Amino acid sequence: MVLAIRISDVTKRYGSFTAVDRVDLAVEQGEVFGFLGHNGAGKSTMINMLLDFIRPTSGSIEVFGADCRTDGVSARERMGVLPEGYGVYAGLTGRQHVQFAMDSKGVEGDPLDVLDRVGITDAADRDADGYSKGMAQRMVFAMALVGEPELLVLDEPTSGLDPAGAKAMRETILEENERGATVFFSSHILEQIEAVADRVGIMHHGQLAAVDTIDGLREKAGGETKLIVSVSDPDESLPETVEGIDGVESARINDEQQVEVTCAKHVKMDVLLALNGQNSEVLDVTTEEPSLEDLFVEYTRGSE
Ligand SMILES: Nc1ncnc2c1ncn2[C@@H]1O[C@H](COP(=O)(O)OP(=O)(O)OP(=O)(O)O)[C@@H](O)[C@H]1O
Repeated sequence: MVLAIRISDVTKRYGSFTAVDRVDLAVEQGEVFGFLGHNGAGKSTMINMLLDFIRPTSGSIEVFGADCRTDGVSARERMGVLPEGYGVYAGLTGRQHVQFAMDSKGVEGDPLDVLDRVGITDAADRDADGYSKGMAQRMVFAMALVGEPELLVLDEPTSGLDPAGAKAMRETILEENERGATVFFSSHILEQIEAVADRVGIMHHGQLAAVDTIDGLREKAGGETKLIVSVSDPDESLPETVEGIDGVESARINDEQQVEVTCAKHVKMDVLLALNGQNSEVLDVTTEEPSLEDLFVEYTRGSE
C-alpha cells in the first residue's frame, strides 16, 4: 500500500540555524500519528513543509505518493488541514467559512452539519472575527473536516480548547480515523497524544528522537514497571530481600506501608515470590506503567 506520508532525509535551515535535522518518517494509511515535542522542537516547521507552505533545504516529502513540492495540488486535495496561526476572515461568519471550504473542495451539503460536529452551531451566523480562540479553532477544524479527507494534518489541534472541547476534538479524531482517515497531529500536550495516537514521534531540537507505539516506547525506555505490593507484615528488611534480584532497580516501604518496587517487567513474579516467601504474605498488587510524560522526559533528557 502507498504510504500516507513519506518524509525522506528532510532538513530545514534558517541561515546557520537548523530547525529540522535529517528527519525520516513513514506514516501508514489509517494510522493516527502523534507528533510530540517541546516548544521550538521543529513540529510546525515539519508540518509546514508537509503542506508546502515552506520548502525544505534538502530532502523530500510525499503525501500518498505525490511529491509535496512538484505535485502539491494533488497532495492537498486529499488533505484536511488545521495549520498553526490560521487566519480568520473578518466579515465572514462561521457558516460562510465552512461554505467556502465546501466550495473550494467541490463538496455539496449543509455547513451546519459540520459546525455541529465541532459544537459551534449556535455561533454559525456570527462574524468569525469575534470568535474566541477556542471557537475559531473549532471552526477551522470544521473546515478541515469538509469532504471527508483521506489525511487530516492538525497542528496543535487542542490548543485554546477547554477540557470538554479537547475531549470532543479527540473523539472526532477517532471518528475520522474509524471512517478510514489517516491523522497526523502535533502537540506538546502528552495526554492528548497518548489518548488517541497509534504511534508517536518525538521531535527534539529538530531531530526525530524516537518513533514507536506508546507500548514500544515504554519497552525501549527500559521496560520498567512499578509494583506496589501490600503485604501482611511490612518489615523494613523486605526491600533488601528483593533488591538482590537481578532486574530490580529499587525497592522501599512507602508511606502507606506498602512495598514499592521498580523493576524490569520480566522479574515481576520473582519479586512477588520473594515477598511472599518471607515472614509476610502478599495481600494485593497493583502495577504502574511509566506515563508518556516519563518517556518523553527520558528521551529528551540530558540534551537540553
Ligand atoms: N522563519 C524562521 N526563521 C528563523 N527561525 C525559525 C523560523 N521558523 C521557525 N524557526 C525556528 O525553528 C525552530 C522550530 O520552530 P517550530 O515552530 O517548528 O517549533 P514547534 O515544535 O512547532 O514549537 P511550538 O510547540 O512552540 O509551536 C524554533 O527554534 C524557531 O525559532
